[in-house]
Amino acid sequence: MLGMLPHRSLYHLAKKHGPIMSIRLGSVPTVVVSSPPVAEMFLKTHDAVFASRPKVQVLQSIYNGKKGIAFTELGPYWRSVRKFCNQQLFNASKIESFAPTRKEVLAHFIESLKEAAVAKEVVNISKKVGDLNEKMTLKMILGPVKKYEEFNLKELIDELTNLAGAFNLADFVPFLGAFDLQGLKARTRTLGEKLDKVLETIINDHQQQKQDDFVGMMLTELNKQMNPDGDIMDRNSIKAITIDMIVASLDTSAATLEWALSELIRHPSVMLKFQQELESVIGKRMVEENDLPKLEYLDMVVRETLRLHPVAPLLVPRESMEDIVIDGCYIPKKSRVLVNVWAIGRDPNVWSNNVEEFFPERFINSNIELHGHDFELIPFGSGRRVCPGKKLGLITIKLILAQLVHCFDWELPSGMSPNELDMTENFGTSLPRKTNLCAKPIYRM
Ligand code: HEM
Repeated sequence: MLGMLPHRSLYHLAKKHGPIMSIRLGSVPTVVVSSPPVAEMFLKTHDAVFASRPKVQVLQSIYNGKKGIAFTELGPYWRSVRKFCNQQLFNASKIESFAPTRKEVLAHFIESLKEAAVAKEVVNISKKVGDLNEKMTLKMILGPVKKYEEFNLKELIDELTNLAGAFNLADFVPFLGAFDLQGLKARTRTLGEKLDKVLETIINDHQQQKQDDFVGMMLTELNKQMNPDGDIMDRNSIKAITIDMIVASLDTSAATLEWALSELIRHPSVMLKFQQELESVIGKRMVEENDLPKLEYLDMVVRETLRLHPVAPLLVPRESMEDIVIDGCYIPKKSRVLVNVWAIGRDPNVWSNNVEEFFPERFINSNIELHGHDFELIPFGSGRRVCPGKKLGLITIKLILAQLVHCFDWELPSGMSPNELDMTENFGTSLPRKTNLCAKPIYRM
């Protein structure tokens, strides 16, 4: 009913029915939120009521009773895991400690693009940037990634995101679960076994040789009690948190990067202005992470990209924990809540009439930031469940984007003009481009 691009269908419905809509998906009452003030009511004023997550059948059987962070219901276990992740994994010094790794991986990447430039090759940017982001992120989560190549971890994660992104009838009409009409159960079982095997290997390796990546940090807490409720950080928790981190980090940053570069290629004057900023702030050397705070136009380009192309267009679904009335609308306990940030980014009351235009200058003298406090722009969500990887994600995106634009001009293949570039979206667990972005790099340093 909602089609292949539900965020767009819901956006059109909200224009007709308003910023709080109540719909029924199967037997699940669902509320769709589509304006900044209403989002603030759900994610700030009544955040405690809406900060849980619904159960997703596929993930439940993959995790087999294990609990991670992203899809876990609100409660003492989630609170303890979230606190641990914020303090130990996402703190500024931990993120900073992986800067040399990011620099090294990026330098190799730029060298490979230089070779492509010499050979005048067209490069599949979507794929290349996805691989680069994967290398950077997995090194931080798992350590020596090469060692795990034989397990095809990326393929397994892709299968997981396909399964989790599929519209599973059993999530909306629970009694149909027993019939497995879509054949998801069998695929889920096989995938669960494969993932378990690779995670066992990773944990065993880390137990034999201490490492300071995410898995290593979690293992320092192995079998310790996390809270007075008796929750333990056991082997299964470590596996589930590791999977959540990988799923949450890979496609999100990669999709943001391909959209940003697509928009820059489609808007040569923005590209030029960005390159001029890089030349005047950095000059003829590589971009370093400590340059990023000085690059104001880059910051506007990233905010504008995430306004038009939020990679989680309906956030991650929330579930209400009690009956509540908001703005005259009765919302029963266990309703599903979808916040349409894609629609919010196109609200003409906030963004004026040129909402569809890629125009980073709209952020000059604007105090609308990405922190999750300005409800006009919440691609990382807000409140208790706000994305804990926001800082890491933004560093990765800005560093890669700045380097790609500083070192190269980009030409579309076969004489295609910028306005012919296909910008169709592909809705799943994230919102990447439907077709890969391909272009020819021309070295300019
Ligand atoms: C462009 C990059 C990213 C975007 C746009 C993004 C967006 C989001 C969004 C919208 C949510 C749900 C927020 C809500 O319900 O209010 C979320 C949750 C989450 N993100 Fe991100 N994310 C990004 C990168 C990352 C990275 C790099 C990591 C980790 C390495 C990460 C880890 C997580 C986790 C663990 C959660 C679940 C939090 C919870 O439920 O408590 N994300 N993210």
